[in-house]
Amino acid sequence: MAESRVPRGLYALTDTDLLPDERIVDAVEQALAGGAAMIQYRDKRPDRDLKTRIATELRECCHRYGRPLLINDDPELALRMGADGVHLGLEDHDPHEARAMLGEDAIIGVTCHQSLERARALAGNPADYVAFGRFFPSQTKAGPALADPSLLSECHRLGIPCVAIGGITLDNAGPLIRAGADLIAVIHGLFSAPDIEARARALSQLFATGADS
Ligand SMILES: Cc1ncc(COP(=O)(O)OP(=O)(O)O)c(N)n1
Ligand SMILES: Cc1nc(C(=O)O)sc1CCOP(=O)(O)O
Ligand SMILES: [Mg+2]
Repeated sequence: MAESRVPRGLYALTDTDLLPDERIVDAVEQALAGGAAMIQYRDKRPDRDLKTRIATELRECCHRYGRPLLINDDPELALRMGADGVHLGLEDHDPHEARAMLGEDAIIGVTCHQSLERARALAGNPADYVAFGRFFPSQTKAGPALADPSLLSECHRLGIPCVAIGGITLDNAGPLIRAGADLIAVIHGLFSAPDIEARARALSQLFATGADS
């Protein structure tokens, strides 16, 4: 596989219920200190100015650690505050349009749920990574867990980084990494921890140890 601008490891997604505005930057900094490879700012609220301010602070924090910050759903916000990319689901902006807006250097990730066909159609152009899920019931986003780890091994043949998401914890992440996940995207299993830095370190370590433990 050609060198990717998408790192391997823990992909930490923020959440407005778990992380109030006054805590979010500190919590993300703890995740980065523990080794998080990439951060996604996920905020469904409509307040544009507030989100621009928070996203700008997160970008500065991520860049101090040399890690990319992606914005969920909103390429305009990503463009406005100079994020490293966006994550787009099926109901979001067209990823080809996002590529045209953000340029070749941006990281564009797409949700594929259980669809290898969608992953094949978008891999490489315009998507830099494809995300499958949910693998387990999620406390953050309700819905059936329909994704099977075999998707991750199949995805490897596409030559593009693949992300696993949905209900991932320290206890259940190992088989997903062994099946081929390049990143595990985690909200509750990370940001509900009493010590976020230690949890990020333990989740990141799974990639180094081959997820045997
Ligand atoms: C890495 C990653 N994978 C999947 C999603 C989900 O995107 P989407 O289906 O658009 O749902 P929302 O997150 O917008 O509620 C994601 N955000 N990140
Ligand atoms: C944002 C999101 N997307 C999903 C999908 O299946 O596409 S699952 C999910 C929530 C992930 O949070 P947690 O780690 O707390 O389960
Ligand atoms: Mg979305």
